Amino acid sequence: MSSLRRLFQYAGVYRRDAYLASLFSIINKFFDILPEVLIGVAVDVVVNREASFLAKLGVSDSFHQLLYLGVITALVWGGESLFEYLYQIRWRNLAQNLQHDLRLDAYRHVQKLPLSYFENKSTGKLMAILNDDINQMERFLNGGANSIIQVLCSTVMVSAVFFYIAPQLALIALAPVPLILLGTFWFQHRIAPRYATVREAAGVISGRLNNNLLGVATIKAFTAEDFEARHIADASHHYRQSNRSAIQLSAAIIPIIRMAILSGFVVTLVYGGYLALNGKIGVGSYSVLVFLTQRLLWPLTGLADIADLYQRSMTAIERVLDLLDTPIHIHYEGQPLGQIKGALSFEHVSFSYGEQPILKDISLHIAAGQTVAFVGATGSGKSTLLKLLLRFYESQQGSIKIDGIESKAIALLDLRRAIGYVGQDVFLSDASIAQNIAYGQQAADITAVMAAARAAEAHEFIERLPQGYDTQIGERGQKLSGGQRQRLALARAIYKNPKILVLDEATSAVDNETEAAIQKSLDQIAKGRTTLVVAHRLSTVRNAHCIYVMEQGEIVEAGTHEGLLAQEGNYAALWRLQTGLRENNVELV
Ligand SMILES: Nc1ncnc2c1ncn2[C@@H]1O[C@H](COP(=O)(O)OP(=O)(O)OP(=O)(O)O)[C@@H](O)[C@H]1O
Repeated sequence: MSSLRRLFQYAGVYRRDAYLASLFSIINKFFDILPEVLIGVAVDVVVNREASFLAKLGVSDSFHQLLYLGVITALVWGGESLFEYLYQIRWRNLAQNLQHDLRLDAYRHVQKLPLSYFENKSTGKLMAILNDDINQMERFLNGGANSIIQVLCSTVMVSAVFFYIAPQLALIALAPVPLILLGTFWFQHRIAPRYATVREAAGVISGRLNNNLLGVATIKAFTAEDFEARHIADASHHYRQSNRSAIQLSAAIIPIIRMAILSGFVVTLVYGGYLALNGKIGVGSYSVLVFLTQRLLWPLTGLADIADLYQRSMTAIERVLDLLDTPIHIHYEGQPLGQIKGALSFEHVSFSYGEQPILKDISLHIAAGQTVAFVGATGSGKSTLLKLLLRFYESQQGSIKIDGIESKAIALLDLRRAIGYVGQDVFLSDASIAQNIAYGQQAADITAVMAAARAAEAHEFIERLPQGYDTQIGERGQKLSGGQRQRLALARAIYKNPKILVLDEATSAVDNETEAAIQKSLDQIAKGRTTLVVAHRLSTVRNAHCIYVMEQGEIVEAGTHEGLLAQEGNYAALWRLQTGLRENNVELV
C-alpha cells in the first residue's frame, strides 16, 4: 500500500477529482446492481400477484406493477449509463493529468541531477522509467482504480441485500469472500518482486537498444550486427524469463479464486433452493440471491486481475517516485551573480572522481579578459578543471573564485549563464541551424545568430545549405560533418555573449586553414572576455596570455609561448615535435 500512499501524497492537488471519480464509480455500481433486484421483484410480481412486494407498496394491479417496474428499470439503466460516462471521464482525465505532471516533474528532476548520476545510470533505463513506467499509471487509473472501488462496493451492497433477505444463507455464501481477499493480498505480496524484476529487465533492453541505435555506424563498420543482435537477444531472453516467472503466479490466481467462488455459488444454489422449497424464503428472493451471488462473486475473479494490474502499475510508479526522490546533492541556490568582470582563481583545488586523485592542489589566477590555455598529455585533467569551473562536479578541496566570489556560493544557474562552454562532445538538437545557435532562447535574433556563425567560420557553409539557417540538421546534428558540428557549437557559445568563454578542444575537428580563420575571429571575440582554452594543437594557443602545461593532475609549467620555449621543458619538446613534423610535411597534429 505504501506506493499507493506515496502516489496519493504526490497527487494531492487532484484529490477532489479522485473523490468525485470514486463517487461516480460508487453510484454507477449502485445502479448496476439494481437490475438483479428488479428481476427478483418481477418474479415476485408474476408469482405473488396481488400479494407481491410492490402491491404492499400500494400498486395493487399486476399489470400496473409491471409497467411501474419497466419505468424503474429504464431509469436505473439510464442512471447507470450516465454515471459510467461521468466516472470514465473523471478517471481517464485524472490519469492524463497525473501522468503529465509526473512526467514533467520527473524530467525536471532528472535534469537537475548531477552529471555523476548519469554516468552511473544507463540512459535506456532512465528512458524506461520516464516513459514506460509513467505510462503504466495511465493503465491503472483508466481501469484499475474504478474496478477496485466497484468490487468493494458490490461486495458491501450485495452483502447488505443478502443479509436482508436471508441472514443465515448470507453467512455461508459470503464465507469465501475473506478467503478470497486474503488470497489476493498474498498473491499481490508474492508477485510484487517478480514484477520489479520484469521492470528492471525492461530497462536493460531499453538501455541496450538505445546504446545500439546511437552506435549504428560503428556496429556496421565492425560488422558487429550479429554480435549486437545476440546482446539484445540476451536482454530479451532475460525479460522473457522474468515475465515467465511472473506469469506462472499471475495465471494461477484466477482459477484458484474461481474455485473459492464456486463453493459460495453452490451453497446459495442448493441451500437457498432448499429454503425456497420449504417456504422459508420466497421464489423472488431465491432468484435475487442466485443472481446476486453471480454478481458478487464473479467480479472477485476480476479482483485478482486488478491486483495484478495494480501491482504492475505500483511497481512502475514506485520506480518513478524513487527517481523523483533521488537527492540532487547540488546546491542550486546561492547569491545572484550580477554583471561580472570575469577574473578567475583556482586556489589549492584538488579533485577525484573516485579513489584516484585527478587534480592535485591546482592554484592559478586568471585576470579578467585574459586568454589562458591548458595543454598536456591526454588524461592529465584539463577537461576536468574546466568542468569544475562550470560546477559539473564539486571540488573536494580548495576553492574556485569568480571576481573573488566563491563559486559554490553563487546561484548555480547564474554561474552557468555567465559561461559559454564548448565541450569535447558536441550536442546538437534535432532543430534548425538558427535554433541550434540560439539554443535555449525562445526567439532567435537572426542578426546575432549570423554574426556568431561568421565568428565561428560557419556562415559560409550554412549559406551553401539549401535552406541556409533554416536547415534541419537531424538528430544530434548527424546531417553535418564533425567540423561543421564543432563550428555550430562554437557559434552557439559566442551567441550567448558570455563574460567567460570555455573551449575544450573546440576546433579539434576542423582543418588547419579553418582553424586559423577561427583563431583570428576568436582573437577578436576574446577581447573583453576571459577565455580558457584546452587544445592539443599548440599552434592554436600560442597567443594566449598564459599557457599551463599539465601532467597527471598537476601544473608542471606555466608561461607565455616564448617563455615556455625558453624554459626548454615539456612544452618546448612538444612544440618541436609538432612543428618538426610539420616541417617534414607530415600533418599529424
Ligand atoms: N566522469 C568521469 N568519471 C571517472 N573518471 C573520469 C571521468 N572523466 C574523466 N575521468 C578520468 O579523469 C582523468 C582526466 O580526464 P580529463 O578528461 O580531465 O583529461 P584531459 O586532460 O582533458 O584529457 P584529453 O586531453 O584526453 O581530453 C582521466 O584519467 C579520465 O579517465
